[in-house]
Amino acid sequence: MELKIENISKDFKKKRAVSNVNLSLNEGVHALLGANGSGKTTLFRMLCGLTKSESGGNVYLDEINMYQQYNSYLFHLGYMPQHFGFYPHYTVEEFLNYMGVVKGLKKDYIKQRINELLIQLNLESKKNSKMKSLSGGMIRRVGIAQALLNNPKILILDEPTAGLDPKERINFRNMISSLSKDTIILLSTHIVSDIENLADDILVMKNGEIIYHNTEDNLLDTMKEKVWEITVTNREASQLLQDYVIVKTTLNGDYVTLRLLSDNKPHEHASLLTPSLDDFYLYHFEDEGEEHETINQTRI
Ligand SMILES: Nc1ncnc2c1ncn2[C@@H]1O[C@H](COP(=O)(O)OP(=O)(O)OP(=O)(O)O)[C@@H](O)[C@H]1O
Repeated sequence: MELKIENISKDFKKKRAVSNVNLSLNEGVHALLGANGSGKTTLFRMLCGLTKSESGGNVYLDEINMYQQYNSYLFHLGYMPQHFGFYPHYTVEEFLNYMGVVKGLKKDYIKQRINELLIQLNLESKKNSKMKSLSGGMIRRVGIAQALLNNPKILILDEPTAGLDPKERINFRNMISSLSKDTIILLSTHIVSDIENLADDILVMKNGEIIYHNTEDNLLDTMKEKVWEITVTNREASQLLQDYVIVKTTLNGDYVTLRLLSDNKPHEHASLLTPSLDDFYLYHFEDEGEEHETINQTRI
């Protein structure tokens, strides 16, 4: 299977939200990383036919042209929007049933599929709970379930891990891994660690453009000899904080251990560390770091 995206773009007034995107994606997990406003949601909406491309262009699932054979394309698509609407008074089962009907699925199939998905997403005990009574993480899981109702060939998940607790994150990883063998999965996230060792390839979006598309190992290779650790006094640390991108600080009494990014050895006692995706992200998006969840937690 191939999802082929040919030269699609979207402008909002003077703002270019998606710029000439060309991609070819096969079965597997494709993670889309980017700061707030980089164009991820707009690109996903375009791949769902909800936002039109202004540069012409095309989207194909194998031989199906999304623009010309939209219903056939939709038949193979599962989408979880970043903020999905639901009727608060519906129970989880009623909501999923409603979504199945909207997708044009058969009654018996919907029933069987809902039961499978409630087990898979650990929502069985919430089957008869009203949507309005669910936590943010549970609502996310219902959102993933509705996207999977039609057993899609393309699964698009916009920020699927937002609001999930650590256990739910592990379940999510396992579920995505098991689906990835025969599904083209595109997911966006701000939480870089959620895609580590999960995504087959990583797409990095900045100002509407895909600026990197590569495997995690190849992206990390570009960070070799750029990630350093050093333990210094508080006073020296203050200076280094001004001069370098700091990924993490750990206090040890009168000393501070810094994980920092630099093209050159920043200090005679600095030693090299193995790069992580967080390092890669910060190196390229340092100016947009305030919007990056993991970094906010570790920076001082
Ligand atoms: N309906 C709209 N009208 C005007 N501008 C829009 C609209 N939707 C998106 N934009 C703009 O397009 C750009 C890309 O937005 P988009 O929501 O696609 O980014 P994003 O990467 O998904 O961000 P986030 O991570 O915050 O969801 C932003 O500058 C945004 O303000």
